[in-house]
Amino acid sequence: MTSTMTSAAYAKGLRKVYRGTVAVDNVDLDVPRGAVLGLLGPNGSGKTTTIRMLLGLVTPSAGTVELLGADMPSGAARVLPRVGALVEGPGFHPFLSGKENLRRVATAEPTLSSAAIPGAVRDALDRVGLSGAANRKFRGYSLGMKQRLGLAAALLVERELVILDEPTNGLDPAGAREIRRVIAQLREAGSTVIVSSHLLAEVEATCTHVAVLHQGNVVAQGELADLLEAGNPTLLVSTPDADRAVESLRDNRIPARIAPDGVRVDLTAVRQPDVLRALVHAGVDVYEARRERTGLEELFAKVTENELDAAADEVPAQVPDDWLSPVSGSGVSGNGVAGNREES
Ligand SMILES: Nc1ncnc2c1ncn2[C@@H]1O[C@H](COP(=O)(O)OP(=O)(O)OP(=O)(O)O)[C@@H](O)[C@H]1O
Repeated sequence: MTSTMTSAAYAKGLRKVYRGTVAVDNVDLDVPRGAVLGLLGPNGSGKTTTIRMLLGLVTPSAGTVELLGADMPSGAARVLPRVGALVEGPGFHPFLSGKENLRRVATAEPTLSSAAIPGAVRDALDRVGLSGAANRKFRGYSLGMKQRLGLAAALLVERELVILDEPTNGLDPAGAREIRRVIAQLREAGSTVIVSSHLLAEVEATCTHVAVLHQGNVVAQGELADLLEAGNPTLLVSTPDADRAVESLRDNRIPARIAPDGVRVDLTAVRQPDVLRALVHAGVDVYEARRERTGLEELFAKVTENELDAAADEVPAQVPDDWLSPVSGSGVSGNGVAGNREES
């Protein structure tokens, strides 16, 4: 894999080791311009670390990153004004309102004139549904509102690339829908989006491409549609009359075969309702019909099950005290990248 002019983000052999813990290992990513890439993985799989390395907030132990064609981190000053990002721990001031916080971020945007700031702040708050709470202190915001404000900071000016780390964390279903809507708008406007999530359904609903992370490694990557359709979609029909079911389906030119747990029907060329209609029409009793998992669902279920086993032995993680505290200068930088730089 080599970087091309059509890549918005490109990483090769990315690795990060924190005091002996390998957080990310040998990650290759190639995000085409205009794509919405879902970085999918369970907690601790390395999504945040990967995103921080892409943005130059964390120095890789090995590997290279290019963002919008520029080497990172050396090209950061040049390229980051064109990149909006929401990463964990936005450095907002707790005693300032949402609007005042955004104004502070906006003054550091190199492409925003001071005359344009009030309008940009208003639009960004409106876009994330925070206009009603614009004058309330950040300290009193719910987690979801804090997330929205971070997103607003990323959207203060038009961005070629927007990188969002678990943007729906802490949001209710309506809030999550709003975020999906914002992502769809960004895509329509021609931006490239990288969004991390631990939920397959969320990635399915928003993304054109997906990279699945598991224990710091990319275990699958490609266009979402291809990965979802890897392996034939099948329907498992539970019936006491398997022989007659197969016979009647074949009479309707629907490929089916007897399996130990029922009748397995190939859905490649036929719709599920047509299968059920054929069976009912033939007088076959159907107790249950279940669509079997596609390639990506199967893979992600395995990855998630492993992680759940591992999590059972884990001590809950500590949230550092300075997570949401004011950061003068370093927290919200003048490039739409909200987050604290950290080192191992
Ligand atoms: N600053 C750090 N110091 C030490 N270990 C870290 C640090 N940051 C991350 N790790 C470890 O690296 C691994 C990957 O973490 P990372 O936060 O990148 O995963 P994630 O997929 O974003 O998970 P989550 O959804 O829980 O944030 C984890 O084992 C984590 O404990």
